[in-house]
Amino acid sequence: MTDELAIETHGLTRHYGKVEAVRGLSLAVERQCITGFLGRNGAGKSTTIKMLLGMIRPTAGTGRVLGYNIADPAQSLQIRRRIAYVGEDKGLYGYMTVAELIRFTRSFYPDWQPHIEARLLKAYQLPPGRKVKAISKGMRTKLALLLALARRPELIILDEPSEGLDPVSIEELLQTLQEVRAGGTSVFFSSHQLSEVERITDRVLMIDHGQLVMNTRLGDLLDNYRNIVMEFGAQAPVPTAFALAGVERLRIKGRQVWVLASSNVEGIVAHARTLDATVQVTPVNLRDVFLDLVREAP
Ligand SMILES: Nc1ncnc2c1ncn2[C@@H]1O[C@H](COP(=O)(O)OP(=O)(O)OP(=O)(O)O)[C@@H](O)[C@H]1O
Repeated sequence: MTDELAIETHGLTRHYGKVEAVRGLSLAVERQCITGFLGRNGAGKSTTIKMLLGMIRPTAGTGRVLGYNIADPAQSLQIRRRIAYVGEDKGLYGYMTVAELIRFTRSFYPDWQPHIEARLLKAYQLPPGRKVKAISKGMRTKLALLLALARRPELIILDEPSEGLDPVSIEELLQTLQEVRAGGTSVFFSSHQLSEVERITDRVLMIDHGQLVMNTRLGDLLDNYRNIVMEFGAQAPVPTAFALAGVERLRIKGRQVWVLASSNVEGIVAHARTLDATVQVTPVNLRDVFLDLVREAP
């Protein structure tokens, strides 16, 4: 393993009784990139994040965050010191005012970024004098994001950061994530908002039923993934006829065959033509690929 990577896991697994929440997940998340972590409800995203943070122990497998071993309590403490995390439970001191909590948090971090604090305080319209316990849920999320982003951590992990935010605040968040990435922070965030992910991520990881189903640079996905629809004169050939490199998903219905290809598009098309099919190739977006990879076959 190497600490060149922000996050690295090998065979990471977590069971809750009989539920296999995460199954043999091997990830490599580069530094100074924005990585989107996608999957359906219950796919295992939060469980993975909690294991990375040392909040729960893996049933099997290993992992490192910024080079620190997630299973070692002392190293896990270092992880929590060096990264920022915003999850479902914001863990904010309710009895402090917004301004007090910002001052308090700032005192722990020498690399605090006053310009990010000032910008987000204004953009998020946080009321400095109000007690944290008296601000709305969306505002608590914004405050937690401000505290995380202004610290300028080496890595920031966000579990559905835009959930509950209004559209203006989401814009601010996306802009700030790009800004902190430019400043050298690695960003790893789970989201259901594919349009947001498509706008800012460098790399996309997708999991389904606890297993990795895609790990690619977004640019490569848009450049290389294609839908290939083949139409045959009679009943389409059997699935084994399409066991070719680059075929990620295959569906056959009557005379039609539909393929999601990650590479080797020319080879797949040439093969289809040798079988006398008419072929149509179309580009895909992140939404198409997500639906194709995680939706149960009809
Ligand atoms: N504490 C727990 N006890 C038992 N089962 C759990 C627990 N936490 C999660 N699970 C189960 O593990 C699986 C993965 O859940 P997880 O919360 O990691 O998914 P997720 O991808 O974050 O989902 P969502 O998008 O809905 O937040 C689900 O089947 C869930 O019901």
